[in-house]
Amino acid sequence: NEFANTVPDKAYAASTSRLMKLLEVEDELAENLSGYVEKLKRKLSIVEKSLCNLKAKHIQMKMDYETYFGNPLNSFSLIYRLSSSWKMWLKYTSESQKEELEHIDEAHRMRTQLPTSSDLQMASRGIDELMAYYKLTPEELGVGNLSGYTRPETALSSLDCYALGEFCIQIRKDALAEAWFNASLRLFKENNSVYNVYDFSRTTIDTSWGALLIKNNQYDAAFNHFGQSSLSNISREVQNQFEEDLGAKRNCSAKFRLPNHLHCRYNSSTSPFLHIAPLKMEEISTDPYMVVYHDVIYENEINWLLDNSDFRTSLVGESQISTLRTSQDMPFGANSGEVMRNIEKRIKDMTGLSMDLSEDFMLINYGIGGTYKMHYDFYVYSEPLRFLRGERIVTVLFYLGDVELSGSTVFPFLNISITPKKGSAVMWYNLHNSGDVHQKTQHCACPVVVGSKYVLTKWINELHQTFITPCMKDSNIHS
Ligand SMILES: O=C(O)CCC(=O)C(=O)O
Ligand SMILES: [Fe+2]
Repeated sequence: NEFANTVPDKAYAASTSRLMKLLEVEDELAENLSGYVEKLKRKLSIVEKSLCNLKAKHIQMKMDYETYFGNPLNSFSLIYRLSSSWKMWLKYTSESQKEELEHIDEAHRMRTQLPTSSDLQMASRGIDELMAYYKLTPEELGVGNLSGYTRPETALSSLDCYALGEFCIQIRKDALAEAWFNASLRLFKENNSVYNVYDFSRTTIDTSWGALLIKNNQYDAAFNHFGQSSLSNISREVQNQFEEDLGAKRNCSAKFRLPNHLHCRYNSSTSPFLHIAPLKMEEISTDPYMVVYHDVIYENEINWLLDNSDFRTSLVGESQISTLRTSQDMPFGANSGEVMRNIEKRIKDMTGLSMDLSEDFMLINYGIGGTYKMHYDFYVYSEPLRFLRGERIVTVLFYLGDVELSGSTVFPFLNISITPKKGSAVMWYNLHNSGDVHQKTQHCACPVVVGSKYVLTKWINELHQTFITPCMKDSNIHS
């Protein structure tokens, strides 16, 4: 492999006698660190004492400040404190800092004696050889068990196991890498407080592990490692693979069966109007809640929308053509005519939600090969609209026509694929009841193979729903 010919700088891992040298180096480092600790401790006790003094004076002062300042010695003391002693105090802090920094500088100087990354490669390779020869597993090594010779005090740490996992990825032993990450995660759960000073957390392990699973096309397993942290921690390259493979390639041609415990019925309850004109409704998921309505937008409405449209290419910012969406769109306000008002009223009936503060309708038209790649409908956290209107709680997506081939809307984490059917609409919740974003709502519009696809979307925002939506305590549950 690519490391086989690299000669480690210090060759610390090459023999045990070289390792003795390293022990001396670590001794020196420890001594330096304990000097640093002593200085910090002394400083801490001085700072604490001064603060205590200051607070005591203030209590005395506030109890009866007239009497206090009636005494000229007290007045003098206050003036002196703030004019002269405060300056001395500042001088002390910066001088003591200089002394502390000497220890840090010394630690930096000692870096030349430390093992380098090629030493680490060599040591990792040593462990790997050992495992191969004696059939040892990460679980065994993790607890300090070398072929039955067990020394708990030599158990590896979570960070050690993680590093060995990363090494295994480099030497293309993916299954072994997973076993190391597994051991790392278990050890991390047992004892994570020691990692506060390092840039190492559960997310570090999950990110590497998840990226490895994506590389091996194990998308569902990978998803377990991302959860709330989304995919933003992994490299763009791996994210692209994930999105393309999972969304466009795998799921756009997959035929999902709808779960059979769900059912079709007439919705006559979300609003009083539905008692006399119920809507045909097909439940397709309960978590997140998702239903398809049939015959819910009418021929004349569809014609009006298409007659009044003036499509623009979807842009990012001012001028950049989006690569996320290859479509054209046009916004429609609810006040742009009777048709829009009627549709909005119907959405109120379908969802039971308030349309105050919701964004405009968006009419979208895809051409051949037109897609909307994997995305969430909820905002990115910094989105200013989120503060204005609240998060996008519900999406309603009307299909204004059939598409001859493909062009379905796919939710890979729910195994749901919806084929556009003229007059139908799909509605789903983007948030958990707690208000947290629901990661399983990630979806895409598959490329249109033959035909053209028209959809009308309405994103309903959270802010004015306070007295409408149920308030349930399920935060931290992200199934
Ligand atoms: O066109 C589709 O099938 C999906 C559209 C969509 O996801 C969106 O507009 O947010
Ligand atoms: Fe969407």
